[in-house]
Amino acid sequence: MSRISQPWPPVEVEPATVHPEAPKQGSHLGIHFGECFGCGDEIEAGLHLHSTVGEGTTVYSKFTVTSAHQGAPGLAHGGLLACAFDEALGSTVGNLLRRPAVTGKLETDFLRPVPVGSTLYIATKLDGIAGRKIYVSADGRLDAEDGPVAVRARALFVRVEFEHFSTHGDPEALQKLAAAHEKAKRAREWDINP
Ligand SMILES: CCCCC/C=C\C/C=C\C/C=C\C/C=C\CCCC(=O)SCCNC(=O)CCNC(=O)[C@H](O)C(C)(C)COP(=O)(O)OP(=O)(O)OC[C@H]1O[C@@H](n2cnc3c(N)ncnc32)[C@H](O)[C@@H]1OP(=O)(O)O
Repeated sequence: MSRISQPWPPVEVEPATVHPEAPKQGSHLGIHFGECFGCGDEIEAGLHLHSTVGEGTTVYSKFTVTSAHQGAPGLAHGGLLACAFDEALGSTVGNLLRRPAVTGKLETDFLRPVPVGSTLYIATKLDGIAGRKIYVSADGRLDAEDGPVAVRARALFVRVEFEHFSTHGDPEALQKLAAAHEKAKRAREWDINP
């Protein structure tokens, strides 16, 4: 059985266009929410994934597997690896397109075991857009940007309105988050234009 069973993207797409206000190539992408398991700094056992904008529609992320991420002794849990890709792919979509979107479908191929202590280098790119559907994929390489590919992922994100989060999530936490982002934005503008 072939590992890749479907053509990708599975439908006709338009090329993804990076939002004019998206962070530029070389920018480090901040934490979008301190309690996010993928990137947050308030979750000790979290993945603490860090991302940087690459060329075109590419984002580079990395995270180091700790003993909190084990499935088999000494090896990363596959679900945790899928989480890392959800984060890397979602961060690419959110930051480059600057429109809210959620994961509709996430597919992973686990090609090599990922030991505790190793660092996964994830290169993500936007593959195209069809209406509200955003197709995005990534390769995760072991211990170096040009290391062997250990995990591959492909995902469909679906664009949503902000109400998706206030209706289904925690509106109070959302307001706090929006206020913190606004404060950080004002501080950045002050730095740039004193
Ligand atoms: C100033 C602006 C700033 C904007 C933001 C800027 C910056 C943000 C920055 C950074 C963000 C950073 C990081 C994000 C990091 C991590 C991300 C983690 C993401 C997640 O972890 S998020 C949690 C898991 N996620 C969910 O919790 C979703 C639950 N789910 C739903 O909420 C609904 O299910 C929904 C909304 C997906 C769709 O529902 P819906 O009713 O709105 O739309 P509908 O069903 O019509 O789907 C529309 C079209 O997508 C197709 N479609 C849908 N699902 C499909 C599937 N599975 N397979 C194949 N096709 C599918 C349909 O077939 C149709 O296609 P078509 O249009 O061709 O008919």
